[in-house]
Amino acid sequence: MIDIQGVSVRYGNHQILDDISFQLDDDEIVCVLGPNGSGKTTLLKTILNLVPFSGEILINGQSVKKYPRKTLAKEVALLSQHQVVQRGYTVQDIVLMGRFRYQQTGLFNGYSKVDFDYVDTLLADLGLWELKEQEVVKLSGGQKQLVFLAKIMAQNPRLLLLDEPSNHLDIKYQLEMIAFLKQWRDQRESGILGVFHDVNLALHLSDHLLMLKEGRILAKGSFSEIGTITNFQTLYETQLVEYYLASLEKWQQLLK
Ligand SMILES: Nc1ncnc2c1ncn2[C@@H]1O[C@H](COP(=O)(O)OP(=O)(O)OP(=O)(O)O)[C@@H](O)[C@H]1O
Repeated sequence: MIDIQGVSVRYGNHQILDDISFQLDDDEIVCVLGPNGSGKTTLLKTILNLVPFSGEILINGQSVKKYPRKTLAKEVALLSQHQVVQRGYTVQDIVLMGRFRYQQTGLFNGYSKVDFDYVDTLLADLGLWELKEQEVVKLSGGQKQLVFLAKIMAQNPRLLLLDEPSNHLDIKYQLEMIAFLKQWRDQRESGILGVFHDVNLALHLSDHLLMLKEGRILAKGSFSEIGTITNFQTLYETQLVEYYLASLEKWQQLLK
């Protein structure tokens, strides 16, 4: 369980997160919605202790600031928006890197059969099997996105932090990814905190939504609790939201 208590982040004089508090259960999926620059990415980075913050973040009762890096990587993994990969690495190479946290301390002696089997299963489940030996720099944006998702899943963390994971994915892959993430949660009871600009996908995936505006929580709850026109209009500062929500309802009916 993640317990975020009064977390604030500043960059210079700029307040990016302001007194954020919420909890995320081990098997809960929360999707964060908010306009550009509202602090969504910063929130994910802060949970991994990559950004200086005030307040407290407890992971299974222990402060994130006290976790050794390697132990933290078994608890929480982040899929960033921007991934850089050098030439020469195959899909299998990149996903195997997610298993690094499971190697014995000291000199790295290579991956075990357990690691290779773990990666093979992930590649098959994510539809990447055919690409296993391909060089990652030569893949499409969507294929790369799935490879990096597989890499963080190879860490076998108890919480996935996903920063706009549906970027670059076509509709088929988006729906398959959502189904895969739900299956992942159901089988492993791992929580997911995902940032989405696509409200429709966020609704489809999440148990709860967290609306973030100017670094503060505007609302948190299920769509039926907080998905009001007023909240969406306040969040995105547009009157057109009424039409958008009407089209969302049609999508939700189709996806049922
Ligand atoms: N390293 C940094 N130094 C200074 N300011 C930063 C830094 N990183 C982010 N910011 C600022 O913090 C604010 C929040 O950024 P953040 O990336 O968290 O927003 P976001 O909600 O994820 O945005 P988007 O939807 O556009 O990805 C922005 O004003 C951004 O300019």
